[in-house]
Amino acid sequence: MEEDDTEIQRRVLEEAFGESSDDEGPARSAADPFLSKKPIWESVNGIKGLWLCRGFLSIKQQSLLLSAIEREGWFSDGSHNQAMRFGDLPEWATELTRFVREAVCSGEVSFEASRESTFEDQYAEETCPLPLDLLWREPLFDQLISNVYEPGEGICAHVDLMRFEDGIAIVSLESACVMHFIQCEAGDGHTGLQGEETSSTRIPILLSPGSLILMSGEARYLWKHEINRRPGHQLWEGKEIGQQRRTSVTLRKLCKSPS
Ligand SMILES: O=C(O)CCC(=O)C(=O)O
Ligand SMILES: [Fe+2]
Repeated sequence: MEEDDTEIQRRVLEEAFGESSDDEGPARSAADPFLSKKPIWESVNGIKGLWLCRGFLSIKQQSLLLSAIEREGWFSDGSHNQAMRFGDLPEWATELTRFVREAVCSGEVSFEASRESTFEDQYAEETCPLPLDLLWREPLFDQLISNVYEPGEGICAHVDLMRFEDGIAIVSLESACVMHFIQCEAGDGHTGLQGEETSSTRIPILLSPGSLILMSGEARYLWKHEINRRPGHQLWEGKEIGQQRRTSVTLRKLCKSPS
């Protein structure tokens, strides 16, 4: 008997991220992605379009993803700490993309405790971690960057280049870190505002291993993001987070060229 599509998809997911696991973590079972626990999406107070899914990948899925990255050999000689792919992504990245879409579709939204969820909220566009026109574009992502950071290394405050469309995903692996979101100020070239006074609000987000953040709209265009892993800067709840190696996978979509 021929395998049906569901069976083939199940096997591909299993190969990419492992079978339904008995390990901890709220991530969905790869073997039966639609019947397992729901991913929880947290909105970030004050930053429209920024969503965090802490338990996106289970521990087992994280280690399978790290092995897939390692098998690419991008970082094996130690001389590179960043790899980029455009167009046809490796199969594991295509599966990761599918996981992102699935997590958005099947996830549950949780607003910060300090924010009362109103009746209007239930129907507002902001209740979806990714606007539907972005969620259903094809492909969802066609560019990936994997970054490897040794202790002390991070990334300067930036807004991702305008050559990338709206809707950016970052998956974190290995060491946890704090990413700061810094509101763009008038005149720094990112807001399009001129001469208006804006305060440079900084909001820290803890990126734990296996977490996923999605940035769209204001979070993508009107806030910079930064990881400063120099001593004294990785503070969370008053304590400094011990830094080890951190790996991340950023997924984006290139804008169509004008031609
Ligand atoms: O490594 C990360 O978590 C962030 C990477 C990033 O912001 C970028 O490559 O533009
Ligand atoms: Fe970035």
